[in-house]
Amino acid sequence: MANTQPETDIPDIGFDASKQGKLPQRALSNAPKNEPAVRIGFVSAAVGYGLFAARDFKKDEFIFHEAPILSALFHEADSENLALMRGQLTAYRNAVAENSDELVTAYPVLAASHGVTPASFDKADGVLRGSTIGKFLVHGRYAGSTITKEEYEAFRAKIQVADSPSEHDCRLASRNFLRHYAFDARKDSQGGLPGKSKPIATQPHNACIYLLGSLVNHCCTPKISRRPKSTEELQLPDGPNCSWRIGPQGLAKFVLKKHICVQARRDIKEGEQLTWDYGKQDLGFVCECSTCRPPTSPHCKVM
Ligand SMILES: C[S@@+](CC[C@H](N)C(=O)[O-])C[C@H]1O[C@@H](n2cnc3c(N)ncnc32)[C@H](O)[C@@H]1O
Repeated sequence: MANTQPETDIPDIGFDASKQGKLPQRALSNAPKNEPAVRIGFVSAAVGYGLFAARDFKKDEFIFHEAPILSALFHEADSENLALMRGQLTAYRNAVAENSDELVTAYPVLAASHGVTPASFDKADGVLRGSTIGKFLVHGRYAGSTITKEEYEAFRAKIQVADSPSEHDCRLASRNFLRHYAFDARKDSQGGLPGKSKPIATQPHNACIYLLGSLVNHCCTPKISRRPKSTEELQLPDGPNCSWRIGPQGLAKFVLKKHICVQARRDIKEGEQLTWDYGKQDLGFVCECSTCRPPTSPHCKVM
């Protein structure tokens, strides 16, 4: 990747995450238990996949800790920087070369924009129920998928596969993917907490994609009026149930650099969808989160 900063501090694509977890014993002293943590499920044809709790979590409990599957330089405001876009496409292609089944199955819309037809249900189901989707987890185990054949086929039927996309189309697709799925891996990067959205980047920064972490959907933080005008305003919806941070800043000493650590903001029940607040006013999609439903909800930030 000619245009990216030296990446000596992140794992090579295809590295063995289980070996990354072999930290000095003292560093692991506060690590979460290596128990089932998440499942992939289907939310709706509009929202796509989501990540769901595979067991109950207590408020503040660590849910999972995952290494990035790819990292590339990204700049929100610089949408036509050819060098950046080439690096982003190279990073994506490198990740696909090592993790094709997992990436194509977890991100079929992205694969389709690169001209790859989504897998049949049988193939996708084998990947989604297997353990390799969880191969970048350092703590917390992947516990399989709840996606049914009907859900998958309905989703797959809506996906438009690009017909012989040009290099330019592929670069745009990779940039778009980073824009909507990547996390800013700068120092002190964190999100999903009210009032803790990311500062605007003035320079390109490392954007990381996580095989599972990037599947977490957005939920708006309910707006709290100082003086509730109605009883409806007093009955706030639950809002996002998770927060994330990129290591090694904050949270815990065992979180490695550029690894994402996900924590429960409140008690979470098994089967509940994991969500956080993307922290953007302009989400780039019509929000279907539980805070925004019904559509006339006074709590929705994008109304
Ligand atoms: C980080 S991805 C989350 C995983 C995604 N659902 C998938 O299947 O690939 C972000 C994308 O998911 C969808 N999404 C996430 N939260 C949503 C929400 N609250 N309402 C509607 N769509 C949402 C949007 O298409 C968004 O661009």
